[in-house]
Amino acid sequence: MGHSAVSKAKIITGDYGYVLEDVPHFSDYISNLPTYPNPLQDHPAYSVVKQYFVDADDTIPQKVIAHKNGPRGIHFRRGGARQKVYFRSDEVHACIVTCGGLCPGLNTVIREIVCGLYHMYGVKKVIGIEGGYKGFYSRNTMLLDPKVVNDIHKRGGTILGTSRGGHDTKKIVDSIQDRGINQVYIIGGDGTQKGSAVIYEELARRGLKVVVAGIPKTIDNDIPVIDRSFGFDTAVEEAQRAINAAHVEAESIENGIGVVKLMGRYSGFIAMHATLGSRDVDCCLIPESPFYLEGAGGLFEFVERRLKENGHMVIVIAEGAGQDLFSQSMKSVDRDASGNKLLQDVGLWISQKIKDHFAKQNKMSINLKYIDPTYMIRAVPSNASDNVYCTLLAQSAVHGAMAGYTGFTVGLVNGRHTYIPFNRITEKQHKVVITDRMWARLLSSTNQPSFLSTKDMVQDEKDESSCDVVDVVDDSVNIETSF
Ligand SMILES: Nc1ncnc2c1ncn2[C@@H]1O[C@H](COP(=O)(O)OP(=O)(O)O)[C@@H](O)[C@H]1O
Ligand SMILES: O=P(O)(O)OC[C@H]1O[C@](O)(COP(=O)(O)O)[C@@H](O)[C@@H]1O
Ligand SMILES: [Mg+2]
Repeated sequence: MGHSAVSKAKIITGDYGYVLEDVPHFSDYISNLPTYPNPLQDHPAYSVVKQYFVDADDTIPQKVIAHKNGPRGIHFRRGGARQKVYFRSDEVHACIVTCGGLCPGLNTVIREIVCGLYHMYGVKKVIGIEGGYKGFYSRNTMLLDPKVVNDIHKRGGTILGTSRGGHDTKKIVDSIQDRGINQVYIIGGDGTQKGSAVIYEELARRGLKVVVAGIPKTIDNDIPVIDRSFGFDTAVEEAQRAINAAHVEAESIENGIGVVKLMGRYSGFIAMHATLGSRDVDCCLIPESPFYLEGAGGLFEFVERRLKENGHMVIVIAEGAGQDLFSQSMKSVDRDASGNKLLQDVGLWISQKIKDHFAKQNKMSINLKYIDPTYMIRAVPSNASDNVYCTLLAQSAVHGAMAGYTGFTVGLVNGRHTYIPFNRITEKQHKVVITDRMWARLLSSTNQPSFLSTKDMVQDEKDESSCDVVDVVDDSVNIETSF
């Protein structure tokens, strides 16, 4: 298989509009590789499970809502252990790297990859690459075994360290080849998975039997296709503490306003879910929903009304919201080492605007408290439910790697573990669809203005149907489509 075939999407079609967006496998570009029985068949815990191994033909539909005469649609390969593996246990030399921003659960994923390799497959050679992608060629490695990782899931952050920028494909692939690594586990967000895709392509171009397996990480939940990203649940829970504090402060003083800024560069999922989870929030502002301050239907009018009604209010604002309102005057946009736009502090800005508005009006004096918990919601260890989720993602990655799949990201799709090709994860950003049910639930729970005219909504629908940047789904976090 040549280079062009390696980078081409692997699409398999079947009857009634069935489409499998498959992931690459060693056998696509290396012939006559030996296979071995999966050691799990003799494992005291797993050998008793009826049908533990996943059927080679099992696939998972991307959309579970079906219509009588509709096509069967897109499917992904089901994750899980296979009957045959492409590595002997003593042949595996695995490495793990974490890249991009922090997220609760990184250490749990690291722990469970190490323990999965050791305990399920008898693999003894696992190393950690320190400091993200650039660590491949500029840092020493760290030996990882079940003892070293035993209690790391109780700590926030990543024991391996992380970084932005520094992705040099040639240097990274040279380092993998020189060290004799044959399984590369890469934990990171959209940027990281773009990097993983080019690493996979270069390894395959060199004809190397090296797995590249991605574990998607994002606090913002902005990765498409998957039900939700690990750590999101924990972050939303942690955000409640800031919202509670804002609410306590606001309701304890006359015309109290609590403003909380939460993470969410391009997607407002954290703000939306934290708002829905709290019920103390009067207004939630996210990047996907443009808003305005002055005049009828504007934010100031709503704040005034809510203060008159309740005597206090809480505003949650995602960091990427309203950027267009106050960055118009800025000539250039600063970017971080990975090329992500550096945002202005919208929380401070909006707090000042509200204060100025009421000072100018001289009708009502307000007491505004601004709470900015930013890094606190992502630097915490993952909660119990995220720990279980991280464990299953890590094990799914290990099973896929042992089975010879490569160039894939693991992910939960409609509650099932799947292997998803990198291009599906990186081609779009998952965003809150403001004309969808979940945002409607939020608007009805806060009773805030939608800031949209009917004309805007029609335009919005048109934009969504023609837009290839936004991942338009049935509901705003896939896992809740059954509501
Ligand atoms: N288009 C790209 N191609 C290759 N590597 C990339 C690309 N975008 C980002 N990266 C690398 O991925 C890593 C993490 O990216 P970043 O955007 O900071 O975080 P995240 O993966 O969480 O989105 C960085 O080391 C960066 O250099
Ligand atoms: O860690 P930094 O560079 O300060 O970046 C902060 C950004 O990281 C995020 O947590 C998401 O980053 P990732 O894309 O790396 O997951 C954003 O919500 C936030 O804007
Ligand atoms: Mg990112």
